[in-house]
Amino acid sequence: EPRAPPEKIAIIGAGIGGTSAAYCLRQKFGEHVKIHVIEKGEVGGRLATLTMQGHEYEAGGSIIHPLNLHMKRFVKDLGLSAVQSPSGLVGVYNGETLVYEESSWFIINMIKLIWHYGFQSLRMHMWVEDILDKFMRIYRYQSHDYAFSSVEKLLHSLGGDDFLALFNRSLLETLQKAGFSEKFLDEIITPVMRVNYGQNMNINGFVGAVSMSATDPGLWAVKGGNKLVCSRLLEASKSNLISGSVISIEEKTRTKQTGDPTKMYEVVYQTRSETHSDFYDIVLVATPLNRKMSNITFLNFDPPIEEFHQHYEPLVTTLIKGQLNSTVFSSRPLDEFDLGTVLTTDNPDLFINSIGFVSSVREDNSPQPKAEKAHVWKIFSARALSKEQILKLFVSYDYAVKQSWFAYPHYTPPEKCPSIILHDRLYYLNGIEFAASAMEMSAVAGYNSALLAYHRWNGHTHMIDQEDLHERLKTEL
Ligand SMILES: Cc1cc2nc3c(=O)[nH]c(=O)nc-3n(C[C@H](O)[C@H](O)[C@H](O)COP(=O)(O)OP(=O)(O)OC[C@H]3O[C@@H](n4cnc5c(N)ncnc54)[C@H](O)[C@@H]3O)c2cc1C
Ligand SMILES: CC(C)=CCC/C(C)=C/CC/C(C)=C/CSC[C@H](N)C(=O)O
Repeated sequence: EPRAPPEKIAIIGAGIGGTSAAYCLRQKFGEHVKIHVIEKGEVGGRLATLTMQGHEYEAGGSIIHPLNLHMKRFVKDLGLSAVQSPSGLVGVYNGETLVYEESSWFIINMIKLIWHYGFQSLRMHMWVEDILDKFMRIYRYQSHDYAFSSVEKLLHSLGGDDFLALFNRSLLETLQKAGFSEKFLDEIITPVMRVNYGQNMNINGFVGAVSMSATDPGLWAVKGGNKLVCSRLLEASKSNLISGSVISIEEKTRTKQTGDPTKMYEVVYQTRSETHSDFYDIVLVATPLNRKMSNITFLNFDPPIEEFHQHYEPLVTTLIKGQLNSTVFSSRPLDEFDLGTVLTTDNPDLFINSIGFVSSVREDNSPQPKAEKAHVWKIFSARALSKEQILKLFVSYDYAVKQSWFAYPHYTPPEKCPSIILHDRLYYLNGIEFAASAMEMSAVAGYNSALLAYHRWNGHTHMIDQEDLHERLKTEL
């Protein structure tokens, strides 16, 4: 006799992780289960826009890799469309001068790269491609409904011990061992880690490779804003969105209509004026668990559920409409400055991680910025910029808006990813961010937790933590 589906499931957090889990849970458990998604802020979470003069710009998760297949499928299935992300010329500034500058001519670029760094750029590309190829095995596993009970087991199934080694060592150690030069690491790799993760080469090698893949061609975004994926997933999963902040979760025994005593989770949440509670068969926590970001207390669990103290990096996104003071970066005349993005090296005197020209969420790949004109620029910095700092970067500016984040984990390998199974039917998605934080990673985690919850509910142990899936699925269509 197949087990009856659960009556009610709660998902805490309506970011891409929580909403993709809702979508998958609906597909697996069918139409009768009630799915409540409890969100304390806006649907989308770290996928959010800032508005300037009536135009919206991505302020959080912005770019999507062409091989991020969950995001790609969501856009297709949910009736959304994609726009190409701006791909302007990139320069690297070390606090004194531009140590590297891209050219708009492919062949000149190649010659420049080889001149400065030999064939390291090509080797780096091959290294990232190999990791990405293995990462893509997850789509095959998930399309066959396989699930993993820990992030380490998931990584191991993708790339074996090599992937775990990558996750447990710093990017610096991995790339030094592979023979990359200090100059290449300082001038090319570190600036990419700074723009993407606000950190240096001490992050783990896996997130380093994910970050490098964000320099591939063909990056895209969702027309109208990436957060639309989350609201559409919620609609498509027929979930009930509750605006409230969850404060505690406790397991209690309840008597269901059948008369049977059943263990359920009581989820207590606060709306603007009141405290509510409701009982659920299964709970998925789809937000980083720490006091600053979610502040959820697990009451009376025996043994107690571990406290998560992992630190997330503070980061500020500032959008400025103005005329860039290109002389900060280059002595060339204003009308000859044609960079669309300036990355920075790891110099403590620099007050920005990066500055890049951006288009609104409705525009497709806008033309190259012209230094003598006002454009919208996005700046990432560890702290909010002062007026003096803004005036150093811009000849003049009309508007400035900002958003502060606890953006991504502070990566300190070797580290242990938080558990996915916190308790019998209580799951945690965001541990995957300690391998790498990106929209697609949260979508992978959302699917994995939903499949795990489904198989554990039904006792399908043969669908969990299977070894050698890559070999075994080779013969499956
Ligand atoms: C500035 C920035 C730039 C980025 N750029 C990219 C990029 O270009 N490409 C990319 O792939 N990724 C990027 N990322 C990373 C990506 O945005 C995240 O990895 C992803 O959005 C995380 O999704 P999530 O659903 O796991 O978490 P979140 O989006 O954080 O969702 C968690 C949700 O839970 C809610 N919540 C928290 N506590 C509670 C509570 N107690 N009760 C109820 N609700 C609660 C929060 O309000 C939030 O909405 C970027 C992130 C930032 C900050
Ligand atoms: C998960 C895999 C395999 C690939 C994802 C690659 C990707 C798109 C990573 C993005 C990483 C990230 C956190 C970027 C933040 S900054 C993005 C951008 N430079 C901006 O200006 O907003």
